[in-house]
Amino acid sequence: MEKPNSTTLARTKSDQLIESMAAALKSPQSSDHSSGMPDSGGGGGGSGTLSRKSSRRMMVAASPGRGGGKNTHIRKSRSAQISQMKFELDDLSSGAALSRASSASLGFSFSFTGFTMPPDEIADSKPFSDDDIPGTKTIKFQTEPTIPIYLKFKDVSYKVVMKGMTTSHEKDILNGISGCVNPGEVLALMGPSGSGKTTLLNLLGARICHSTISGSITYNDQSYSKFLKSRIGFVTQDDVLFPHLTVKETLTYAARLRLPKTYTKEQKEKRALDVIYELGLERCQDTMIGGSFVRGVSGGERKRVCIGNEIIINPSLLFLDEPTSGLDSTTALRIVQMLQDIAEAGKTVVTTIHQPSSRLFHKFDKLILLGKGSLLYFGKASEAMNYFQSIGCSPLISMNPAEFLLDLANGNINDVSLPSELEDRVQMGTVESERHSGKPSPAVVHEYLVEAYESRVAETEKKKIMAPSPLDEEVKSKVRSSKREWGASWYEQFSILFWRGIKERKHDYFSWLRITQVLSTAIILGLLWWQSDTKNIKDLQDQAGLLFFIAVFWGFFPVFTAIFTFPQERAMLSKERAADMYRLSAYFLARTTSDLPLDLILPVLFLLVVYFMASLRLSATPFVLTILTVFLCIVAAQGLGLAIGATLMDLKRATTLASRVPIFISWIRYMSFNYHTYKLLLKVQYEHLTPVVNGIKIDSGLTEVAALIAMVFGYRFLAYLSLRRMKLQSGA
Ligand SMILES: Nc1ncnc2c1ncn2[C@@H]1O[C@H](COP(=O)(O)OP(=O)(O)OP(=O)(O)O)[C@@H](O)[C@H]1O
Repeated sequence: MEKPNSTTLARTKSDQLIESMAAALKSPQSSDHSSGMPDSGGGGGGSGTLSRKSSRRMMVAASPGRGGGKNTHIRKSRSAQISQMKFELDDLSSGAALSRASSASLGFSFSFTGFTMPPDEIADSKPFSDDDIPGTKTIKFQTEPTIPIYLKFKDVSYKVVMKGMTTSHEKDILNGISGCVNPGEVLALMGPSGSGKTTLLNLLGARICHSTISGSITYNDQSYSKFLKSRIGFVTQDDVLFPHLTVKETLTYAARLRLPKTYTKEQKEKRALDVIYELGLERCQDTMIGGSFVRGVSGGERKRVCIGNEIIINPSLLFLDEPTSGLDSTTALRIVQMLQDIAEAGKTVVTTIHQPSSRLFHKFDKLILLGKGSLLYFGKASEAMNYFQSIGCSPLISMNPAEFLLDLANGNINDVSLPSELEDRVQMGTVESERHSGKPSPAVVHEYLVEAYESRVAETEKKKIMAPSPLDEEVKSKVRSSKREWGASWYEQFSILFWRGIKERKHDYFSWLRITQVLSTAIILGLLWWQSDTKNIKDLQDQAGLLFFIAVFWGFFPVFTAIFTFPQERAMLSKERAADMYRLSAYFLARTTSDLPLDLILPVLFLLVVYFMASLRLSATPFVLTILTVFLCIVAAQGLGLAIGATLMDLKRATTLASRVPIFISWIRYMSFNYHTYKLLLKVQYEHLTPVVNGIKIDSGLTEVAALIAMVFGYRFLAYLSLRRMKLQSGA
């Protein structure tokens, strides 16, 4: 890239980290590496004067008032480098980095102390409260050394196949995007809506694995491995949270599942409290998250919970998709400030951002500007304006830089000077221009910007990206490892997911709608068969009709609910599995068993009403056997619903199919649980009266029980296989 005055450029934070480490430790290996760092792409080589942030940090470290006098306080840059060189995975819990850093703007002072604030103190301190005035509060972040990650991507392209009714064609989403971001830096992805920011973020975070992706994406010069799953935090654009859990429950479950096994349960819970404090969520910690049907925390608080869910693991690499959208400018500023702090603790941060204010814009270290899936700029955010000026595009009026860049990326050149090259082409009539204004059309402007970047900057940047990361082989080989590290044992995962499931869904099960539906059906049946008897064959046949209805009702009802189980949790499952929070088998078993206790309460209520109103066989054994038969039917029916849901994994298709399930099941009646349940109910009620009812022979019942048990496990196994298939398809 052409950079005016390149020798005096402020260096990137990662360079400062490396150099300060080299100075602190006087490590020849470290200084060798730092000198090999690329400039804007891979970091700034050369020995320019210390940047504002770096010098300020040194002042902070030296200031006794800010802890500089304590031996235990190590500067963050030093801790980041120590972790880089001597990273020990098992030390995560013990190596609290004590460091201090000062923010570059707003006069914020941030303290990285690694200690945990007692819960009673938490209530009194509100560092992130919506009522706070920026610049007046101290935010504390708990941070330990993590493996530093240099993220590089070169010529990344991505296409999707668009299938029409008869034909299909390929659509280019991203075209040859290159860039890099180092530990200690925040990279912002900017561009108009639909320019490919989210797609690029998903590719970088390995959330999309597809054969139509080309180019290379490396982490410490290594390709993606399973090891990274638990080192990456990914905040999605849509808030994927359970609506009925409180803020505290959400973060506690995340901590218990995601933090390494070296943490005790109490330490994990404490960590959740720390994050609540750090994000200023203490006032709403006992409020439900909420969703479409339940009122919960505010949008900004929800976003902070999503961020908390990810920073709780102290990730090396943090991706965020529009973390500030929908938030007021002060809250947005605080969130970006927080990202800067996270980066300053040696983490690598990549975020998409829609239209940042100029205050926000200046907080980013690097910037990628996308337009229609192509790269219009990659480099230091502070140099973006200079670059566009150098290619002849500068604002004619004073403007927020982000607004100017987005206008350009959209091809809107009102209030922007026209490059002479483009003006000549318009005058010569070689390019399309807008009839009324005589200015080049947006498509022409876009083409010009892409060409300018390609011809003037791209190659130089790519060379810088290709330079090896300044890390020793030991650290690099960690990333190569395909060993997964679970935060909890299989049993713990199962137990946490089981209780989380119960907490989340108890509201659904005890909804008045469901209870009324079941009880009103029971009462109507009870009235229709009021005190029925079995004195003659006609009465017996009539009562058998009630048993048939019970078998069908409890055969269909659970299918309808179970069919939505997995499609409803698809987003959560993908997100949590991509972060290696738990094994699929633990989730599957917890999810399918946590519904059971609640599922079995309603049929007991139902049978209590119907059984005695209709006066079925009145003694303890038949009553208990009837309940057990209905239970078996329900569990088998749920299995079918789960299998269908897991196969579709799509709410819309599941809804369509749910409306057709009754027809489908009635076709295979003789193979289905309804028929077997009916036969078992006949056996329980009439075995002592007659060997044949309504043409059905009442035999031992063992075949029916065996068939139902086979269905319970068979359908569930099918559901599990379908979920695994989904996991493979998404690449999670
Ligand atoms: N799987 C897909 N199938 C079809 N089109 C897709 C697919 N994924 C992305 N696209 C298209 O690619 C383009 C870029 O999408 P992307 O979501 O990355 O944009 P964005 O810059 O993040 O937009 P926004 O700021 O509105 O979120 C859009 O036009 C989108 O419709």
